[in-house]
Amino acid sequence: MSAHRSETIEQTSDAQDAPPSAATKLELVGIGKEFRSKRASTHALSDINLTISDGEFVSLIGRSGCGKTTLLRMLAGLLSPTKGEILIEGRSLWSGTKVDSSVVSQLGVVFQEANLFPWYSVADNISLPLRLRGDGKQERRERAHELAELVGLKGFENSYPRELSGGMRQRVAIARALSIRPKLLLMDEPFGALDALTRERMNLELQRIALATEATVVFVTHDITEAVFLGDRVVHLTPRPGRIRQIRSIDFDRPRSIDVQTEPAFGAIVRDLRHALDEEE
Ligand SMILES: Nc1ncnc2c1ncn2[C@@H]1O[C@H](COP(=O)(O)OP(=O)(O)OP(=O)(O)O)[C@@H](O)[C@H]1O
Repeated sequence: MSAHRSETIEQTSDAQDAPPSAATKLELVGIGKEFRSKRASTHALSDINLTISDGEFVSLIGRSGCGKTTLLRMLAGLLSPTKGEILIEGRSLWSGTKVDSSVVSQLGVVFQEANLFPWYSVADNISLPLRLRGDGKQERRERAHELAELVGLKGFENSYPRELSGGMRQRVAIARALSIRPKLLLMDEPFGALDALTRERMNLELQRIALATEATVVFVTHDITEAVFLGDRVVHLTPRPGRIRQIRSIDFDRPRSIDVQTEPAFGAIVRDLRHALDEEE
């Protein structure tokens, strides 16, 4: 396991992130978001420009309130941007406040809470998106079993959510998000509610799954170590309004073992990012 290079790109409004080397999966062009109500207006995000390549894993970090969840919700088709454009494989996700549902149906989303249906088995929870789009029973069964194996839940297909640990429930949520073979996997603090050891194991699992499926992932976290461990790049957002402050390339070989976290180069990146976040106090 070795670190070769770690490069920081300081972001200004006209110096954007590096052009992608592989096919572009996702493009955010001049994204801004304002929440307006009768009493107040919050400028949540401003001038977000980011290009993500096919198969890339991008971690989003930043202080509470810097707009991470808002950005993810816009990518997931749940919230429209006030300004700018989101392109997924060149197709515009939003036109005004109208979302292209054919693009949304190809996204996988995982939140902090697994949000499983307690009366459905693991297999039925995993294959629910397939059922909703009308896939046949046999096809759903096969895919659920294949995914249960992928996320390390082989043998638990007939269990119910109440019989699972928090980490296992999150694996079901990840498997469910992967069931449709999404073009893009969006994850908002998926391991935030787990204890430190389970979280570490889930980081390894997620890396394995992302490599196996060649998924493109946008991953929101408060945890800098997790962001650096998982990310090909770490995007640091700064608040009021949320802007990209820096984009850091993380070039440790994959698959990464937890031991990479003890390497001086890894520690140096985490420290730099922590200092940058502390400066915002
Ligand atoms: N529905 C909403 N209406 C009004 N303001 C909102 C709404 N959602 C978010 N905001 C505001 O937008 C800003 C960004 O919020 P957001 O939840 O995206 O931040 P975050 O970085 O995800 O925070 P955290 O790390 O605490 O989850 C905050 O100032 C928040 O108060």
